[in-house]
Amino acid sequence: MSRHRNVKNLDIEDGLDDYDYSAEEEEDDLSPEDRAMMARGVAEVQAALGVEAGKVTVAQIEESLWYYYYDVEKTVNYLIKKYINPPAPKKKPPPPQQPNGEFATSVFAPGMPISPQPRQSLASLFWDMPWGNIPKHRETTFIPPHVPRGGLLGGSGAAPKMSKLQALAAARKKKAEEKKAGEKKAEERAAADVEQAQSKLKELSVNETTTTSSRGTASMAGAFGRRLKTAQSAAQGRVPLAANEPGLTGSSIPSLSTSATPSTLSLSEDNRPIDKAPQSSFAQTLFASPLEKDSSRKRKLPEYFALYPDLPQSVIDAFSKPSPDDIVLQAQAKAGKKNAAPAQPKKKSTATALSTKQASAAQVTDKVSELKISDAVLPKSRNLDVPAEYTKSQQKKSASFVVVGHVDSGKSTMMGRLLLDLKIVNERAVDKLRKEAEIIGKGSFALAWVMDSREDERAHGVTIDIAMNRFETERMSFLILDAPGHRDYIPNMIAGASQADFAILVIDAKEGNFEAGLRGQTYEHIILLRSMGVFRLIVAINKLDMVNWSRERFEEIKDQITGFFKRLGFQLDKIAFVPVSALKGDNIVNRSTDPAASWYAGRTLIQELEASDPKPRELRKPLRMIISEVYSTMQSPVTILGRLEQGCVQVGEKLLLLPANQMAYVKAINTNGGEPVDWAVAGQHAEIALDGIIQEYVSIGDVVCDPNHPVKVMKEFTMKALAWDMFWPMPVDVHRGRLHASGKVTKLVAVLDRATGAVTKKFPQAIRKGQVARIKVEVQDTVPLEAGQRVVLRRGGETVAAGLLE
Ligand SMILES: Nc1nc2c(ncn2[C@@H]2O[C@H](COP(=O)(O)OP(=O)(O)OP(=O)(O)O)[C@@H](O)[C@H]2O)c(=O)[nH]1
Repeated sequence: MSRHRNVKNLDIEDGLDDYDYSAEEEEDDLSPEDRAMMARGVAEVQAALGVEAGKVTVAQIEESLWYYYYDVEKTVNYLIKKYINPPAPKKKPPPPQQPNGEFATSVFAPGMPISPQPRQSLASLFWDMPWGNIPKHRETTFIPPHVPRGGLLGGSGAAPKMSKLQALAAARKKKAEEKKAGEKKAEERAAADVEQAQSKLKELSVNETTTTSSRGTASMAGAFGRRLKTAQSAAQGRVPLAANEPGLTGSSIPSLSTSATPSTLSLSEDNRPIDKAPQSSFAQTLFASPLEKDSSRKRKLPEYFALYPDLPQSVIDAFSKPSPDDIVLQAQAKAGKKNAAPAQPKKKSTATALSTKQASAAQVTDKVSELKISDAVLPKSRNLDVPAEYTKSQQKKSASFVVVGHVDSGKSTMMGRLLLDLKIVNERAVDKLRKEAEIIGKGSFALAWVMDSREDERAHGVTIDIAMNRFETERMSFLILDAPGHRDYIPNMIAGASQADFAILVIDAKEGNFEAGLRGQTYEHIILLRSMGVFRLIVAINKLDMVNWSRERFEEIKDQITGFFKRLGFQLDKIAFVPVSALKGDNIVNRSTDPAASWYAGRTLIQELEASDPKPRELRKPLRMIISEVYSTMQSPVTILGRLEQGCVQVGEKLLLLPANQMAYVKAINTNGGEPVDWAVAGQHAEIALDGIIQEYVSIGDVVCDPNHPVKVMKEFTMKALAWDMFWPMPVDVHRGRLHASGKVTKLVAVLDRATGAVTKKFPQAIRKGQVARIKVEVQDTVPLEAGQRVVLRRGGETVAAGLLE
């Protein structure tokens, strides 16, 4: 039962010399408090089961109570399902019969007699092969693997969930599309112009130099048609042309307006179309192996690929001679007609004419080689002094907070209520969720579903991943990071806490639930918050409606938790307690109107949030951002989302991504839920569309930094760790925000004095719970880490230690 062990006594300062290992092992037994809870729980469960209680043993009841953290209701439901009214076992289907009437048996069936059947055909020859004849009841059921969602974190098998930022980006896109529809009429007029222009294209003349018998010029001629098509498509709004593409700018683009006449549609040598196109990212992926790519912007590979590299000879030949139009024009010129083609150079002799032609062709070829359609145009960095811009902009104070607490304490419900009462979501939307929740018997989770949007979260009634949402008050703008309470998802809680300025700790005040929470994730979350450097806490003592707004209960919980905060070194003036009912909406945004709650005259939850200062922003330091999501957007197939831990970022800037050690450029930045901006600063969550990098190089947990001040990528580091449990050199999981890496504690350097940091014992054999130690940790793959960062070490789903990198 060690799974419930937590740091209960952090004052243990003794060395390990006199440490009794066997005593530590025996901690697995129940504490007197647990025993009392267990006895009470067993009695309650037996009472609830009534006459059916005889069908389950006390041991079964105890085991279930332990599993459900003394939740009697859940335990009773489980016992009924498991032992009292178990679902009828599925009938085994009879083994399939062979055509001759004998039953088929798998070759793996124990004691299977070898069939004496005569082998008539190939089918019958293989009839008893394990892959051909497995009885239905022995077939494996394929359960599709969990698919990470395209939303903020983690995954569901359902359609990718949109993050708030993505959703707003989608809304913007929709708006743009509507605008586009309004322009449809103008496009139709343009299309009519194009048709008119097309009908006159036959009258176009092609300069004689294009008739040179070379593959290059043939391609050029072919591209000419294509180029007009491109221009036409562009006029129809189908193919966007970059304004500064060489050969496509200004006068070089044949005008297709109503005023255009065929005679204006001639091309000068300088802007003749070419048979080349910029490398698409698809082409880059196909033709450039990741290793071939330089980390700088210089490409080792040719920048362009021929559109039609293998033109058949017939196509080349078709353009190797003067076109019929040219022949007519030349004849007209000879006849001295008015509309003759431009005068040709005088024929001196056949040889001279040929050499002139060749020279001309060579000239054209040279010019063509100079021409290129540039790569996707990157916005240039305006080299802004972003910190100064930020100060000038006088933006609203923004802060992010993580919502933590034991499973089912009401975290998501509270955030749903907050958004509803602030009118960020409307009553109708919540009613709709309520109806949907009622269908699966989870009507009470309607408000929680405002935050928990994943299918699996809704089906199980638990938060699995961090859910983000944004709201603003008159004074501040906030980002909610709703963390899961279940112990299995602690790494997601760590990720949430690493991005937060402060936290709301939700505690279930119901009798028994607070106590269960203490043994569960309430303590663990508090210690994790402390380890992650989150010191400002708002403790929301929830579900007070279930204890009739008992002031005594509120004070009892407050006292117990305060004692714990003191021991952990929290500053008590940074901690606030608010009695609330998330379900009813009491003291969240609106003050409770319940007469039983009149004893509380302090701040509501929203008032406490507004009274919370974000952590100081280090804007002048080099950029550091941890990627919490990677996805594709309209702006870039490699779009990242994360919180800027320090420094700033601006459009056009070059960034370094680690550990891939790849450069990328900032194509666009969105903050505040999808608003396009020129820059973002520390403390903000930004969505950055990248250019010059492929998605394979980018992962959740990677670090984005200033290439001039890169983060070190390391395999071994030293840290000062507070032991949550006894540990020694052993394998651990290293958590740093979103970054998870396998590693091991390689060396215990020293035990340190908790107050002064002085060495009290060198090279101990193990570090006891509550001790602070300097240790060395090695990770399997190199990870970007630097001094001062906070790291959590876990093993087997338990937090072992946490501390600071030295
Ligand atoms: N009576 C009452 N029930 C509440 C209150 N707040 C939440 N609940 C109920 O508690 C249950 C759990 O609520 P959730 O919001 O899902 O809890 P959670 O802490 O987000 O759960 P996880 O994220 O899975 O840890 C739901 O049935 C809620 O309706 C409250 O103030 N009063």
